[in-house]
Amino acid sequence: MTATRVSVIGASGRMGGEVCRAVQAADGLELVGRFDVGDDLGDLGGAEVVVEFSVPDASPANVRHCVEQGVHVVVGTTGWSSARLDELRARLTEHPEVGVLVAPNFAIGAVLMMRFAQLAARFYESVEVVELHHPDKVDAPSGTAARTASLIAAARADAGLGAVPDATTTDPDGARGADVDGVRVHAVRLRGLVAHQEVLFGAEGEQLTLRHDSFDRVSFMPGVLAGVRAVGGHPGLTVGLEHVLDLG
Ligand SMILES: NC(=O)C1=CN([C@@H]2O[C@H](COP(=O)(O)OP(=O)(O)OC[C@H]3O[C@@H](n4cnc5c(N)ncnc54)[C@H](OP(=O)(O)O)[C@@H]3O)[C@@H](O)[C@H]2O)C=CC1
Ligand SMILES: O=C(O)C1=N[C@H](C(=O)O)C[C@H](O)C1
Repeated sequence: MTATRVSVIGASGRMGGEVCRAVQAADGLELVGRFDVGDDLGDLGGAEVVVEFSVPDASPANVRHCVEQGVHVVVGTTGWSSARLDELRARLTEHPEVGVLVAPNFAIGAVLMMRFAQLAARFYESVEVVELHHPDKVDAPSGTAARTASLIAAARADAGLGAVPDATTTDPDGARGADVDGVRVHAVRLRGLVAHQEVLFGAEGEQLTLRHDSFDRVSFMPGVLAGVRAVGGHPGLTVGLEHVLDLG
């Protein structure tokens, strides 16, 4: 059986470097290209699948280039707003054979945490999300936290829950965090951390805390490799690793 040819965009970065090592060590995959800022993406090194971990402002153009080359893409970069996703979905209709998987988090535990949060959401009056990351991260809140909050908000709406209770009327410095679809999200940046998140659910007399920790970027690799192996079989746009893991 011939190996699947894989290229990495953002290959000099923290995640891109880890992905290059994981692809080189994986059965049935061959690393054929490493691209970073300023490189001509050209024919993407002859790749069949590209893994894209760059920066939010660059990711849409990189993905567009891959799609126009007819190459499947696994995207881990954050910043994929619904407007950006809609534009990508529309572009993919012109390339119906191409699959793009966009996932805010490739750690299996983080995907499960999001699913558990969705399940728990309807039972609790209060909920807040706290994401904690290394201080070199450029975006806040994290893509994972934003998606978690949106999923919780949708589950609350489906269950007919109203607004989360909060008597705050004075908060000039944003101490209550970001408001993502009505769910408060707090971002911590601390040297020594990698990627962590807590979802706090509260009801009268009880609290449920869901927590996930990525202590090392190797935690993202099984999910990335699963995405690389699956994306060609999922034409069009897929958002979230849960669909590849059969949790969708
Ligand atoms: N989905 C997931 O599971 C995960 C997602 N992420 C996300 O992945 C992204 C990358 O994170 P991380 O690896 O830590 O970041 P890094 O800053 O370490 O890596 C990003 C790399 O992309 C390069 N880059 C900048 N612009 C371009 C461009 N136009 N084309 C190609 N490459 C470019 C950067 O170069 P330079 O430094 O010279 O600018 C850098 O080498 C972030 O959005 C992060 O949130 C991170 C971990 C897990
Ligand atoms: O920048 C990071 O490090 C991470 N980014 C992703 C996010 O914003 O959710 C995934 C993970 O949290 C690590």
